[in-house]
Amino acid sequence: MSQSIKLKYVIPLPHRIIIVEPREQFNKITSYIDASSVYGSSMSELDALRSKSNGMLLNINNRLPKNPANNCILSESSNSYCFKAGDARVNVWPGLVTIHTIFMRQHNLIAAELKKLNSSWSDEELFQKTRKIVEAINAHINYYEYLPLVLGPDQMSKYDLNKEDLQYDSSVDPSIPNSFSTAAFRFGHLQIPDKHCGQNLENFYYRTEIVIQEGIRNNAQCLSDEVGQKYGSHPSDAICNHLFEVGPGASNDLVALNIQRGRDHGLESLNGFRTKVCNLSRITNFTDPKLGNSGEALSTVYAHVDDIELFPGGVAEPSVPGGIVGETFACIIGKTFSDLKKGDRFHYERNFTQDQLKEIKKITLAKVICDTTSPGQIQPNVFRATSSSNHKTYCRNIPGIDYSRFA
Ligand code: HEM
Repeated sequence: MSQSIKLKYVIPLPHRIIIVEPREQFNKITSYIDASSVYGSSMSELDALRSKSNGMLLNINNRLPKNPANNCILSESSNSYCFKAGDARVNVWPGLVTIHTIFMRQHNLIAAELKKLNSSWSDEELFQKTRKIVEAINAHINYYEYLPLVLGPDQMSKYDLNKEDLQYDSSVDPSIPNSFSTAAFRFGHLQIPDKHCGQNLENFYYRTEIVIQEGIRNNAQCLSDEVGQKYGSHPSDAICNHLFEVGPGASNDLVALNIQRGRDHGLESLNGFRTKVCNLSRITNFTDPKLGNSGEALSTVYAHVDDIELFPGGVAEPSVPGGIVGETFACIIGKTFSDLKKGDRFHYERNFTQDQLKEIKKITLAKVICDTTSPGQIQPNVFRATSSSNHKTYCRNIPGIDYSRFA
């Protein structure tokens, strides 16, 4: 599904008629918030991740299993390897390896708990029940911890995102709009910091051996202590000048890729989305405060405000109250997550008993990090917007799930 505008041209040629439509892109992964990053998006991916014993996922000493399709940068002397997870991007940088590992471990911890409570359950029963809980944990963190920080309270209510008792609506299309994946949800690129664990981020791309050397626990601590780049400031050097660098000057620029991908996928302009999709007013000139402080810079590259493209224009908009993104991205992201909730028959809030749901709703990302890295010690400080916000929580103070409710 795309929100790029569909036009159909019929071009008569002397001997034939060619119908030309704008290209549409396929999504290679499931659109649902279903932890496909843990389980993959196809049966064959899932098969390659399951241990087929006691409901567990494959692992090597609690690390992710080896990926035979090797796309990592590995030094010959090390015994490191490329990891396999539900999403092919797992090896891009240690943050992803860490989160993927944490969720694989979370699955295995829950499967072990359920096995203790139900020794007669088969591998299949244990696996499916565990998967359902992990999917719910994943969705709960997304909807109740992460999204409110991105969208702020007004947009959360505007799109029914904090309503727990929404009914399934079969008329809602839960697929991902092009505007979401190709522009709006890439807002996160502007939050990528220059450093990870005190070192330049570019030193880490595809270098899984660093994660193996430093350990998941250390990486998890770095991730939870780090503060993202302030949204609205210049994107970090690590993604503009050193992305996937293979030699001096031989690197990518993620912001340029985002803009180019928008053209490649035929996205409407910023004003097009504001007026035709989001019911927002049209930006009429480059001094409009809706372009934040970027109007002048945008006027040097665009002849007219209607030419401003969705990604560069969207990130220029000032943040919505209490959120991170501007109003156009808030509209696209809010609507997409709302559709994903309403249009998913298996959305977790409709698929557990009230008692079970109460248990799921205790979970936080901090708790998942605690249980899968170093119980009782680490101080997860996740989802901080600025260095001044202080939400330090000790693992021992975070309540856990009572799995007997699921047995
Ligand atoms: C170190 C961190 C990250 C790196 C190196 C990275 C890199 C990339 C790259 C290379 C692409 C493909 C660009 C293209 O060719 O069109 C991409 C796509 C994307 N990124 Fe990131 N990214 C990072 C973090 C993030 C974050 C934090 C978010 C959102 C919160 C995000 C959201 C997306 C989205 C939605 C896409 C499009 C996926 C698709 O539909 O194909 N990324 N990223």
